[in-house]
Amino acid sequence: MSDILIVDDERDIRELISDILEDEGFVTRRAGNSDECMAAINAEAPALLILDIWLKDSRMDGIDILKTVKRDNPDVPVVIISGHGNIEIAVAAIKQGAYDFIEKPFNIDQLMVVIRRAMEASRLRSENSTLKRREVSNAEMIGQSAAFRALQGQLEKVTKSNGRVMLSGPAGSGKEVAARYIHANSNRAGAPFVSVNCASIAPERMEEVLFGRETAERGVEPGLLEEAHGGVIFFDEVADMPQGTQSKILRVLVDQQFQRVGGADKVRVDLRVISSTNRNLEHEINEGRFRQELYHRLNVVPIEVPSLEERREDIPVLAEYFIETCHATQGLPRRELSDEAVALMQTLVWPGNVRQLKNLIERVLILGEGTGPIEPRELPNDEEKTTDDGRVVLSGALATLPLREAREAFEREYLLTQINRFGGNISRTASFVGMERSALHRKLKSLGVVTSSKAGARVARVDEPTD
Ligand SMILES: Nc1ncnc2c1ncn2[C@@H]1O[C@H](COP(=O)(O)OP(=O)(O)OP(=O)(O)O)[C@@H](O)[C@H]1O
Repeated sequence: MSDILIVDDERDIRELISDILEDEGFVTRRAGNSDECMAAINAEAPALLILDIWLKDSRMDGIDILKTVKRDNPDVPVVIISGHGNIEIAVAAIKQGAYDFIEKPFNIDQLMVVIRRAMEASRLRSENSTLKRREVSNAEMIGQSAAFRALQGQLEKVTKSNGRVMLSGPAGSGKEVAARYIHANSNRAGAPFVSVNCASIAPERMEEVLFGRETAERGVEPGLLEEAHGGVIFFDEVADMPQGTQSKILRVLVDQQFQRVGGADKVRVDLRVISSTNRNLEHEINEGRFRQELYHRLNVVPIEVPSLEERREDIPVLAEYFIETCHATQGLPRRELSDEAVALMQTLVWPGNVRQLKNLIERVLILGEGTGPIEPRELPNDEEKTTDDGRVVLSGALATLPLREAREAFEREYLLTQINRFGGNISRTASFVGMERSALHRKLKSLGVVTSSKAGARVARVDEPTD
């Protein structure tokens, strides 16, 4: 497994990427639809998968393929190609374990940077995989912000009861961690915690997986409900449970018993049920996709898990915690965080929440520069500059300056960009930025911005102080 599989329904793009990569010395394979892609992976897992999210004339789209790959070949890194500005796709892809994504249209340099990193991470990952296998999901829940403490308070209240809990919150915010925390602090702590990812189990296999089966050849094969006996069953992404299974689970909750697929006997289990969702279940009910009765049964105690942006204060402690765990489980360097790096992380947008922060720290430690403190240049400060509601995100450099200096630094960069955008034409720049020409000149002078001719074009630059 040393080649790169490129999956795109547009032949030109497939060939372009493949040509670039082959020029760089990589071996590639190509697939134009999901069937070709799955056949190629089943023949031999590639070292890296480059996957277009929209695949015409395919039975599975990119996200479905990603889920399957992450289930069956979790060590294969997947780089997603998405349409321009599609933040939802990025969220879904990160959530499903994609290594990174590139937006169309992309340039060769961007593509190569992402691919080199992914290949390097993949190599280190497989070297570390023996160590990683020993990593157990734990119930350690880190944080100290007010939002976090409020969550912890709510979780504490339900630990000693048997009440069904519904954890809602965005992808990667820590719903499973919260469920494990409840379990670890409850009187079922010694019994199993069984997690069912309702989104990644194929609908046609869901019942067998949950209820088990009985066949003449193989006898009784218990399902996850039986495995969780005495402990907790955690329905992760419960909104993705197929409708047929929803009805059967409802029956189990009402009757407290079920039958294995192909079996005649009734099986009784003692379970606490915790569920999670990142979708609005009431909306799913109104759309006819989720059964109301099941919702009422599962949603006895609703608890909301805040997004990472609602608890930005926790970013430093979480980042430090992930540095520690990466060190302990993978032997990665135990680096400190510079104040500027912390400030930058606190200003970034985190659509993938704590999971995204964890992945970022891991990536920085794998690819990082030496053993000194982590600096802002190692962090993705060019990505995601605006939030969903259109607010502009500050760069770390600005966030660490006093207001006066930050304003000057901003004005200088802003005006430089505008002047160069208008080919050095001050009148057009002035009219765009909404200033008088003479006022703009004065402003530029005070900021030390000068314009000059370079290779026949007018460009703006910051004048070097001459002292
Ligand atoms: N408070 C926390 N302290 C430490 N680690 C955390 C915390 N919250 C989340 N994590 C880590 O972030 C990652 C994502 O968390 P988790 O799987 O619990 O999120 P989730 O909300 O269940 O995500 P999804 O909706 O995608 O299933 C995990 O690796 C988890 O260990």
